[in-house]
Amino acid sequence: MGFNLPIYPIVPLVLALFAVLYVRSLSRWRARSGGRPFPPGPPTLPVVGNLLNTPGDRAWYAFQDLAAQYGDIIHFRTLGQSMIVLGSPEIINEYLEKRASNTSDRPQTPIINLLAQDTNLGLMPYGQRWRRYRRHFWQHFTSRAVEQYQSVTRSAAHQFLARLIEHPSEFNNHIRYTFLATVLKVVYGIGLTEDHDAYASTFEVSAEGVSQGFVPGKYIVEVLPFLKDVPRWVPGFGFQADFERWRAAVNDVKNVPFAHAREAMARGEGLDSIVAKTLAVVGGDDEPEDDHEEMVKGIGLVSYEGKHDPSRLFPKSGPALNSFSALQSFFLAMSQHPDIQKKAQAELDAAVGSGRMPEFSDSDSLVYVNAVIKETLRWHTVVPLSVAHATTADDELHGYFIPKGTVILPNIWACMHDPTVYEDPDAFRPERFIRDGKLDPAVQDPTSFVFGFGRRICPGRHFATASLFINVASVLHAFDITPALDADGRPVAIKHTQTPGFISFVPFPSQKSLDLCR
Ligand code: HEM
Repeated sequence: MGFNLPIYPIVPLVLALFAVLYVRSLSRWRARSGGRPFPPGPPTLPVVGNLLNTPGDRAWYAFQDLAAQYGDIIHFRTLGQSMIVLGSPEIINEYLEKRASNTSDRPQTPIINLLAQDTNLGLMPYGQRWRRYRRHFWQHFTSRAVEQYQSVTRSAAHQFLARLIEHPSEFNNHIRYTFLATVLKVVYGIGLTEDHDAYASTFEVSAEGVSQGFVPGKYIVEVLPFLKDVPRWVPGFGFQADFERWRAAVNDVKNVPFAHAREAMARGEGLDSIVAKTLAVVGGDDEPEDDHEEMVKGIGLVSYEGKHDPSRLFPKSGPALNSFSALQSFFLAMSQHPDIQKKAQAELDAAVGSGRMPEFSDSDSLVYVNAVIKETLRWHTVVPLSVAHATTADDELHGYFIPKGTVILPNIWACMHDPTVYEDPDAFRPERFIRDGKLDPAVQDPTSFVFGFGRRICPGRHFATASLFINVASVLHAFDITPALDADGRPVAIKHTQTPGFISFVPFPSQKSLDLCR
């Protein structure tokens, strides 16, 4: 027997039900937000919100333009997820530094586990576990601790020079190699002269996973996590094979150098590596036993593979690559400014002389070289939107409602290119940091921005700046950097731009673009 109920009485009932649900959710939202609006931002569409008008590639430029219209807190809401972009030093300082207790979380996605990145402290949610990992990591990278690595960093810089002499046009590869080798030595005790190619290629695959896996919207499991266990033979789930490959590489990155360090320790070698020192101290009362080894591996992983921003599209990431990008932009700036190079070299000649290479202890007398490094970090902003933070609770900022879980992006690039702070910001001009022959403390220091903010500030910053100093000073002391000449004998012109992505590089053309002379 069939039911032939007329449909028309149901329609008003359904409509009434929707109306009740709508009014209820509205009043709940009002209670939650205290009636405060979201911060201003571009217009939204029903349901999808800002899905179609959120800036994508190189978003830091568009965010700076939008700030002129909406102010220094811009709000985007996409499919129910809020994101704010902070556009000035004042608001960044207020929210990420002073109110860090609520703004130190990281956005979470199921992809983190699919890529075996759950022991990466750069991705961890704010909380006890992150605190423990960060504490162990930080004790090896304080400004004091980093002094112990000076001889390794210096030797790696000298090897870098030797490679540059041998194959000057491959400077991009040499830069990558020098940072990777330094980190492998400091973290795992793996020798600078050992063959690092196997590590480099595993690292490349794991970094590929990070770069592909976190592209927003690329994988359905990001929004429907329960699909993560569907096998790869199910139509539409072939991508699981990629995740398996990336996971395997990440696990190799965690396990292979770790095993190498362990074997060396068993022979009584490499006892001053970070892995050896951390293994010796883990195991405090608050630390779950089974997590010790994983934590040490995680500390190794983050040292050379690094962190990323799950909410953004980005290329291969990692601390070694942050430093790589900074040194790459130094080479470009020098090739474009022979006058600046000459000035820095004159300072090196006076302070160091021709009989030896620069030492860390020369730093105080190398004011101009230090200004070149500050200008390099400002001019080419390596991580233009930092790594996204997130709020852990509903909040209020300047009268606006900021819901729990809001993604926060500080526009570091905009702060470093604000013409009211740095006159002619696109010009490379180290002099802006110097007054009366000294570094001028009144000028906003890029190192207070480019390493991020608050409780999540880059714990590798002292290590990174020390490596940059010794590499920049050594290269300037040994070489003249000039643009390469094309087939017609004209200098190859390279315009300074920033590649899209989480870490932004200098897009050097594939042909030989620089020359180094001694
Ligand atoms: C020029 C070089 C570098 C730059 C520009 C840089 C920049 C950054 C930035 C912007 C952040 C995000 C901070 C935030 O969330 O507010 C960060 C986080 C981090 N960096 Fe660096 N970094 C560099 C080198 C390094 C090095 C050499 C290491 C390791 C030895 C390192 C390890 C980390 C770690 C572990 C985090 C995550 C911290 C956390 O989430 O608690 N970085 N870095």
